[in-house]
Amino acid sequence: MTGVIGAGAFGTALAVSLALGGRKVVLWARDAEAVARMNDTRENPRLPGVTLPESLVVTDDIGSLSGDFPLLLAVPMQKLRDAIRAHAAVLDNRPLVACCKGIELSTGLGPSEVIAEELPAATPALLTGPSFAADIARGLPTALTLACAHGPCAEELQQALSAPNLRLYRTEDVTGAETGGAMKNVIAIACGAAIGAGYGESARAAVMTRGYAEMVRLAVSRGAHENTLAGLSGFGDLALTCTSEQSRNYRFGRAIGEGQSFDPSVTVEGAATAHAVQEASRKRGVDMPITEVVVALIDGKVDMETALGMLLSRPLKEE
Ligand SMILES: NC(=O)c1ccc[n+]([C@@H]2O[C@H](COP(=O)([O-])OP(=O)(O)OC[C@H]3O[C@@H](n4cnc5c(N)ncnc54)[C@H](O)[C@@H]3O)[C@@H](O)[C@H]2O)c1
Ligand SMILES: O=P(O)(O)OC[C@H](O)CO
Repeated sequence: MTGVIGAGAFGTALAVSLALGGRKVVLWARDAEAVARMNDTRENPRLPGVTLPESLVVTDDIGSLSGDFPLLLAVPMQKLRDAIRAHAAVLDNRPLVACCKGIELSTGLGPSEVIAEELPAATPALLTGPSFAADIARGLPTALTLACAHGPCAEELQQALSAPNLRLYRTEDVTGAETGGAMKNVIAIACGAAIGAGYGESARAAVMTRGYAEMVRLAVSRGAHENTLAGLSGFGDLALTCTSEQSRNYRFGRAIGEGQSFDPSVTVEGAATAHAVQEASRKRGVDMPITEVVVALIDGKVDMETALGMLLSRPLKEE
């Protein structure tokens, strides 16, 4: 059995995919009315056009997740700690797989570190990599990274969370996987801004590549293996998020580049994470010029022309 906490787009897509693959899945949401609607219509408005399989149990009863089976935590990064605290009794002492991508603004910690801090007896893991909820829920083929520092548990989770359309690779480098997932959103905002401002595809490729260099520098400074960033959780997700109109982070950046507003109710993980990364990188002395520019743009401190100048006027250096 698998439990999913958070019935947003991603939690629901994973629940659908695992249920269609023949697993017993319970999807928990905090909003009783939303749960009643989903049970009535067998649809989730966050995943339009996707029918929830009859075998998928949707509930607001947290007690139904009691046990020692793995739980997927599919809430936004900045809400992860609240969600863990609210249900600590049910979540403790079992595998907890964070599905969020980001760095906590108040602490500079990644998802597995937040889990470890709140529930030292739990086994933290991470499910990350290039994947749009809508693609997963439609049964399209997707490859993801399952990261867990505890080898045998990583293998068990890899088996338990694979599905016919979900191919999972595993790694014990949780820090690398979570830094890649967090940073790709920041760089996607920069790429969206470049395209929105009309700077062109060559500029986007430059931002992606130099953004990848920032991602690697930050990850290594946090203790990750450089190679991990070349995998699905780093390069793979960067490639998807920086080039697809489906990405909320990319579209948020594009709106900045176009001088347009963006719906504040949409989950844009890279916005808070850019601020968290800026603070962490300054403390560690890691040079992250694209992240600095993204923060300045989000905060309205610079316009696009100034932002471009900040990057192009840097001293010339070896690649
Ligand atoms: N949508 C995607 O394509 C996708 C793909 C991969 C990873 N992710 C990651 O998954 C995470 C969630 O994104 P999403 O797309 O599902 O967002 P979403 O905005 O669709 O849904 C977030 C859900 O979390 C719930 N939630 C918020 N705070 C909560 C709390 N304290 N307790 C319980 N539930 C709470 C909300 O009610 C909502 O249902 C993000 O970190 C995102 O980066 C999303
Ligand atoms: O829509 P985004 O930008 O949150 O991206 C979704 C996934 O993280 C892509 O892998």
